[in-house]
Amino acid sequence: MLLLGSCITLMFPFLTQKLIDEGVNAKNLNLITILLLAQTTLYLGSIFIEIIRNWLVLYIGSKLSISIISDFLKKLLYLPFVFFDSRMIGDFSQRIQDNERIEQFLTSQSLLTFFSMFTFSVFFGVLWFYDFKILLVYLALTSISIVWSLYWLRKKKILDYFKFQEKSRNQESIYEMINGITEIKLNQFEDYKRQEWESIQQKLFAVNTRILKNDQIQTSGYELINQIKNIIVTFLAATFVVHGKMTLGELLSVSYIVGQMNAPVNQLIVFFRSLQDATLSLERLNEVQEHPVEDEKLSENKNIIHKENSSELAIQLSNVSFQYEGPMSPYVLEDINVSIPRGKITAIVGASGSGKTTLLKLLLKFYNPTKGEIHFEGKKIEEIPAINIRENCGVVMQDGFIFSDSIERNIATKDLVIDEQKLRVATKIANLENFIENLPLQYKTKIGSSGNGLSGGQKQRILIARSVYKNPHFIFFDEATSALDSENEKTIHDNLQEFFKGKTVIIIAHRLSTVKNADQIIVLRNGKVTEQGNHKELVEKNGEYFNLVKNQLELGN
Ligand SMILES: Nc1ncnc2c1ncn2[C@@H]1O[C@H](COP(=O)(O)OP(=O)(O)OP(=O)(O)O)[C@@H](O)[C@H]1O
Repeated sequence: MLLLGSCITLMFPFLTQKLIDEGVNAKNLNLITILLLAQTTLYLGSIFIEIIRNWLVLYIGSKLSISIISDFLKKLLYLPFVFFDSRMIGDFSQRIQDNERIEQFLTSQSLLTFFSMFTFSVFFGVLWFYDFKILLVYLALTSISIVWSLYWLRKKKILDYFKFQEKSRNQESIYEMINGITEIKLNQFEDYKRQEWESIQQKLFAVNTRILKNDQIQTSGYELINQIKNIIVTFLAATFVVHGKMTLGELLSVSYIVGQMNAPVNQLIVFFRSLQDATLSLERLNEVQEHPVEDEKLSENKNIIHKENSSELAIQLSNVSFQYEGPMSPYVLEDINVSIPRGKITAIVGASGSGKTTLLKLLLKFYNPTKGEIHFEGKKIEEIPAINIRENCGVVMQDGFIFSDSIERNIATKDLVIDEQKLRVATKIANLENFIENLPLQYKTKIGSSGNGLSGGQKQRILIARSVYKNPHFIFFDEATSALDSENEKTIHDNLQEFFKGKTVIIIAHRLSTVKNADQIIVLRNGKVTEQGNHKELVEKNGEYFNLVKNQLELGN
């Protein structure tokens, strides 16, 4: 197809030459008609080939682009939490858009350049056939124009980096405005946030101005050299005609060829620009691609729970300390020694910021302890792949996420075929039955992203139903019922007691009703365990727990 296309293009200059030299000069109207008809046919042929070529580019391009972005997402979704902690949403979406530059380069640009280079070499041969001197002049000036363009392209590199930063900030700013709309409106933050966005736009404009200046110098210089080249080539060819070394038809043909050869050279410059953009984007993407995925060296072990010979202890933390941001940051947890008994309920209490959620995150392998060891079912946590821990845990986090999907999909998540029986049990335990029955499409009702359109309590109940549906051995609840009214909380609490039987449960809660029946209560203060025991023992101790209960947990309830 490619060859055919180029052969057709190749025939045009010969036809033009014949038309002038043997048709017009020899006053042969028949030949002129035949030649023009031939030209029309060739023209139609080349249109057809162009259509096929575009389809081909689209097809290969789409295939490649899906594969690149899918690979990127696959990698991204397997990266550890630490990677996400330090990055803004805007940065991620900008990186994904970056992906498009690579895709564009690999598909349209490289394919188009390949086609263009083929056309170029064909015309190169044809021009050689006509006149070697003209070819040499053409090549010399073309090389100068390419070197000129490359010089300015290199200067654009650093500007591209600045542009990426500002574009990320721009995305982040928009994302924050939409996500934080409630707080913005409630606290009259509108003008400040808009002005902040405008100031980002000003910086973006400044970078764009510098890029435009750079581009204009490059293109103007390139065009100038190009025009000089055209003039010199025409002058040379005209001189040859005057001296009788070339016919008028050949002159027209040479002009046509030179015109046709300019397009591939332009394409080559676009190719270099696109190559540079793609390389820069690739460097940014490599930060994602080269980051080690979670537990790269561990082989999966689905059965971390050995029911037959399992010991009494499900989880053991020995001298565990943790810092979020390296050696200079404060210890969020310090020297924690805690045993979590199998099949029992452990409650963690403590003031806000005392490290309760962090402790749970360490157990879920979001982070590795800075010091000390955690044993899961007698095995060091470092030796168990995070995925195997998490698939054995039903977790409700404080900031649990509701997906923009149906209620049943939000509860059953990864199960492709939803188990109706399990779904009903989960919604019953989470006291969601009445709510779902009153919805127009019941389980199939769509809920908005992040649970828009749901009350805080409804969101929490869906999150609870999600972990009940999963029915794992470990249950970790972080303030899972904090938004529920007392009636709902009591019903769910009672339902859960049955569900908790035989499971190892860790509950973080502020409400006494949730905590007091736990088999073991751990009191945290400033990242340290200050007390440990059951409700009765700790109240009798009259210490930290007693005070917490008195001040926060509604003693005597
Ligand atoms: N990603 C993070 N990076 C740095 N510091 C963090 C991070 N997450 C939490 N912290 C800090 O760790 C400390 C403990 O936080 P954590 O969320 O574990 O407390 P908590 O006891 O669960 O509090 P609450 O009851 O308010 O949820 C806090 O001082 C908090 O600022």
